[in-house]
This record gives sequence, structure tokens and C-alpha cells, in this order.
Amino acid sequence: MPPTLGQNQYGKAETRVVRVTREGPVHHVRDLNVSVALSGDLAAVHLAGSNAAVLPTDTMKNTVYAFAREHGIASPEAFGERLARHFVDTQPAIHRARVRIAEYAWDRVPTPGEGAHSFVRAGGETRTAQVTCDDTGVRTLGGLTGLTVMNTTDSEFRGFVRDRFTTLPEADDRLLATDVTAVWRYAAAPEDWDATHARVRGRLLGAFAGTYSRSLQQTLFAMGTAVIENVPQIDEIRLSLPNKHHFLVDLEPFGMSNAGPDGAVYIAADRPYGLIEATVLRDGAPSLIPVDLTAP
Ligand SMILES: O=c1[nH]c(=O)c2[nH]c(=O)[nH]c2[nH]1
Repeated sequence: MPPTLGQNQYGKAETRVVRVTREGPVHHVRDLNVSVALSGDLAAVHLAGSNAAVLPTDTMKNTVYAFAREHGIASPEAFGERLARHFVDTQPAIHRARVRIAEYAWDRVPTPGEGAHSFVRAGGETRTAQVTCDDTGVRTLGGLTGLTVMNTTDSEFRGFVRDRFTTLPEADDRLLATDVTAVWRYAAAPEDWDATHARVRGRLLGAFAGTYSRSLQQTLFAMGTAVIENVPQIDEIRLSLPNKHHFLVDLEPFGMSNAGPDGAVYIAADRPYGLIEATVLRDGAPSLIPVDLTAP
């Protein structure tokens, strides 16, 4: 007897969708990882090579993005219900749709002024320290990694070099997100290490949120400068900032626009990513932080 087909399902896993909703200067963010699995009358695709009942997984991904634009993401539960019902209601061969959603939570970074478009990811951050003692003395590095931040406006990237391989369009208003890794060198021990760490972190966040960005490089320098100028015990800071690219989804093929004052839907890409790294030094201070300390 030939083998028989047992339980089977198929779908698109881990569609990363970021929905930004704009209410004037106040922006709201929902950031989901959506996995769809469909099952039903799908024997023919496995046994006879017939795709007649197969909705492409690519379409499932597109549906996630289109629904995020059309209906918004009020909650993961409501969004998941809408999607699951859609696949069962519109596909005669599909009798069961399972939608799994992981939501990444973002807290607001308070900023002066009426704009509210800066966010920091809750959790995932690690504080780091490295102390070296030799016959020249003690050298202490403070740091942090995994501080994930995002601005949903006030970021552009234009006027860059174009050669025959350049396809990147100029961006007037893009989403800027990064996972901050920072290492800083204490020239003098502060009275309170914890308070100083908190101060550095606050300055990094404040500069990220408060800088109108023409590039992540420029934002990096603003962040480093804010630390050097406001924390006298620190002479040097090295920052490693992956550019966590968020691409506007092309919804034109579905007759939908993905631009407008009300917000947009983005693909959160994980790799490859730009990696912007630099050291910012107090004037005249030596550069002593090893370059590879922040490298992946
Ligand atoms: O802020 C940026 N800096 C770059 O150097 C760069 N390169 C790129 O493709 N996008 C960006 N964004």
C-alpha cells in the first residue's frame, strides 16, 4: 500500500508588519509578526501536483499588509480574527485558518513640543560594563545594547551618490529605527554609576527622538555629542547602529494608496541591514575604545 497523506497545513510565517497611524503630530504604532496557516481540501496539491485550490502564501502576506492598511490594527486579536475569517470565508477549499500573532510593544519617548513620534521598545535592553586593570591603572567602560528605538517621522535620506547599481529612491519622510549598542569610556569615576548610566541612556534617547535626521550617521553623531556635552566624566563613546529598514508596502496592485496624512503600512525587514558605527570624542581626548567591541 502506498503511504497516505496525514495532517497538513501551509501558510506564510512571520510577516512583519508595522502600522503607523497619524493623528496630526501624534503617531500611534502597532508592530506585529503574523503567521498564517491554512488547511482544508488540499490533498490534490500533495498527491497530484494540482495547485487549483492553492492560494499562494505570497497572497497571504499581501493580505496581511492590505488589511493593515484598510482596516488598521486595533488589536492583535481583532486583526487575527479578521484575517482568519477572511481566508475561510473566501477560499472554498480552506476549512481552517490559524493566525498566530506576536506583538512587539513600543513605549513613547517623551519629547518637548507637540510631536509624539518617537518610541522605544519595551524590554530586551542589556546594560554592559568592562573594567581593565593593569600597571597603567584602571579603565572602565560602560555601555548598553538592545535599546531599540524608532521615529515615525522627521527622518529623510536624500542627495546620496548614485551609480549604475543604485536603485534606492530618495526618502523625504521615512521611518527610522535602530537597536542602539553603545560603549562609553569614563575618564573619571562618577559619584553614582547607576545615575550616570541612566543619564547617558536618557541623553541617547533624547537626541535620537529630538534630532531631525538626514541620515542615521548624522543622528549617531547627535547622540554621541549629547552624551559628551552633558556627562563630564565621559570622554569617548562608540555607537553601533543597525539601520532597521522599514519599507513602505506597495499597495498599488490592490488599488490602494499607502501614503497620506493618516499613516502607512511598513514591511519591517530584518536583514540585510545598514550598519552605521562611529566614535564621538571629547575634543583632544584619545580614542581608546576598541573598534570591535560593538561589532556583530
Ligand atoms: O541613514 C542612512 N545612511 C546610509 O548610509 C544609508 N544607505 C542606505 O541605503 N540607506 C541609508 N540610510
